[in-house]
Amino acid sequence: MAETYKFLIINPGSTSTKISVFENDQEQFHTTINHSPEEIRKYHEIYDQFDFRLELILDVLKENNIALSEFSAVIARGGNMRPVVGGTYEVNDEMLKDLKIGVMGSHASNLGGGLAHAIASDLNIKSYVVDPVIVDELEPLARFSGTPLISRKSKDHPLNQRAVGRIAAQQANKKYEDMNYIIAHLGGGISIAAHKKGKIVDVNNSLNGDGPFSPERTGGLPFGSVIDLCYSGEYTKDELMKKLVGHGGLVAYLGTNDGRDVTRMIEEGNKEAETVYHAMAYQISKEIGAMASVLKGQVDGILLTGGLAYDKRLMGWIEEYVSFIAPVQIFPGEKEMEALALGVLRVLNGKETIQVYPNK
Ligand SMILES: Nc1ncnc2c1ncn2[C@@H]1O[C@H](COP(=O)(O)OP(=O)(O)OP(=O)(O)O)[C@@H](O)[C@H]1O
Ligand SMILES: CCCC(=O)O
Repeated sequence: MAETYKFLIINPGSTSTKISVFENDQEQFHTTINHSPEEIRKYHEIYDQFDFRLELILDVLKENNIALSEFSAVIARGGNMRPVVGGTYEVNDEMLKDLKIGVMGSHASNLGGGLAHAIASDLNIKSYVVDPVIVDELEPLARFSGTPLISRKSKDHPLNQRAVGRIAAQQANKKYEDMNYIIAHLGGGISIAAHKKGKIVDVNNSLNGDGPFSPERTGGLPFGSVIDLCYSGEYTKDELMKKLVGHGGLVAYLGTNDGRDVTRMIEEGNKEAETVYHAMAYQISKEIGAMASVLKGQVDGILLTGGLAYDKRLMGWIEEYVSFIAPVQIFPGEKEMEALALGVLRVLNGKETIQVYPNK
């Protein structure tokens, strides 16, 4: 009989900490703790939030009578460590060091590996991350930016994108590794990737100014105007960064990062809200079109996922623009907690090889 594993799963986001308990692939407990901007603003660096988040996780387990001793492993969303191929990684010292300094930038997910390791090492069990945000499987041509000073980087939502790719393939009685998909994660940040036979061969960098605008970010901008803003003397580097990532996109145009607010505005007759939302659908569709070229038109499906995929109006606009390319399927929300459990389960059941985060 197959062994039963119990996993503690931690997903630190910029505005929340999600916690789940899984027995094999079955979720037994889930909670999302939301963090207000005031609460988060107290901490200057991401890692300054470490003790605060650790305490919250331990308190939640205690309040719900979940004994730490029951766990077989602790699993977390992986952050901005050095670029790696996709898969399941055991947390090691080198990874911890890189996540702590944020070698590839700052993001709440950088806390995941450290939190999982802190809890697991006290229990003498292993800790893992799966498909971290920094998974880099770009093909050589996708790395060109147009200047040797800048190489295009892969920072996106591989965990949820792959989870959805696997579900779509399973529904078609196929293997994800045999399919060509364009997968769009439509959340606070938006990433749109070409998945070619199981590899993410091209994707917009959703964190640092590439691709469509999103609820909180500007996406790609004309560089001449950006340089003018940088030298205008009106903004510090931090202020400008916040304007582009965090306070860009829907926040800048409409004052909200919530798709549900935008829908309300449109239903109340706000024409500007409708135009801005449509413009976001237009930019998302253009990026999907670009990824269809990357796959040379050999596209088995276009998969739309993330929180915004709940929005029927937005999905309708995108479908109008892109359904000529391939069938569109919608997977609202995210499957990240399940994807973390399944990633480790595949390794423990011998279906996939564990990846090792290398020393520098
Ligand atoms: N029912 C809905 N209708 C419209 N928009 C929605 C709905 N539910 C969630 N959203 C929107 O989805 C977005 C958040 O999506 P999601 O939860 O996938 O992102 P996140 O986890 O906050 O960020 P990221 O995915 O970039 O890490 C927000 O703009 C939110 O308002
Ligand atoms: C770091 C990439 C994920 C995001 O866009 O938030």
